[in-house]
Amino acid sequence: MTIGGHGTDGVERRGLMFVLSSPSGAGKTTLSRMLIDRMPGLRMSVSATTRAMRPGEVDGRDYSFVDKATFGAMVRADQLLEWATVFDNSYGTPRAPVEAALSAGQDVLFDIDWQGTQQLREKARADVVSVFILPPSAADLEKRLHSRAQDSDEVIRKRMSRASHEMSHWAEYDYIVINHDVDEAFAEVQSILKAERLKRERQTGLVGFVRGLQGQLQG
Ligand SMILES: Nc1ncnc2c1ncn2[C@@H]1O[C@H](COP(=O)(O)OP(=O)(O)OP(=O)(O)O)[C@@H](O)[C@H]1O
Ligand SMILES: Nc1nc2c(ncn2[C@@H]2O[C@H](COP(=O)(O)O)[C@@H](O)[C@H]2O)c(=O)[nH]1
Repeated sequence: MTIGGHGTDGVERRGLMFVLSSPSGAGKTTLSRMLIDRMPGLRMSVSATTRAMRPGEVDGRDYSFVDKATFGAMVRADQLLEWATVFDNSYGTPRAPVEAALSAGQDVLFDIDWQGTQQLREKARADVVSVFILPPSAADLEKRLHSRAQDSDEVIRKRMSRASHEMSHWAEYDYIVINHDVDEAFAEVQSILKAERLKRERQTGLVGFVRGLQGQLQG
């Protein structure tokens, strides 16, 4: 995996891969949009999927909507960084845009499930920061899936029945955020990203920066 560096306050830094996972409806998409709007230097990874487009979704913005044959060809050509079957559909992360963004010094945000997170971690452990979003209660989760008003009752039933299994992977994540209030959850996720950007080992330009400071002190 190609990881580029870039300056934050003049100091070179390794880009990071910021992953949000949760049971369906807990709020990943909502929090991802807020992060992209409010955090400079962060780019969304747009997944490819064989799932049908929901009302309001835009091809190329929310997902690249592809048929099963195209998805299979992408897997065989090794164009996906990770991929998984979720709720009977295939989902995967196109490799090239992620590598290009990291090389250009951007951080990349992923809204992917636990299977994809495991695969990213195997490929780039040191550069992956993972956050699992929990709903405050099962009733809230169901209410949110209904209030989104984009899936049939049958799809919602299936997603609720998978929620417990999805949640069983919570302990594989670096951070856990309970999404009671969306603004509070956003503030927590934002704090995680800000702190992770400041990790010493990610600030590859620190040696030079500190030497420069020392030079100024001696001069
Ligand atoms: N804290 C919150 N309180 C109330 N409603 C919320 C909260 N966070 C998100 N929602 C709403 O819940 C619904 C589901 O949220 P969202 O689509 O972000 O979930 P998701 O985790 O991305 O789901 P999926 O995995 O199915 O894509 C949306 O209608 C969203 O506006
Ligand atoms: N492993 C991957 N999981 C992905 C990817 N893109 C989305 N997802 C996850 O799928 C479910 C369902 O999403 P929905 O949009 O149909 O509600 C959700 O958990 C997503 O996080 C991906 O590229 N890889």
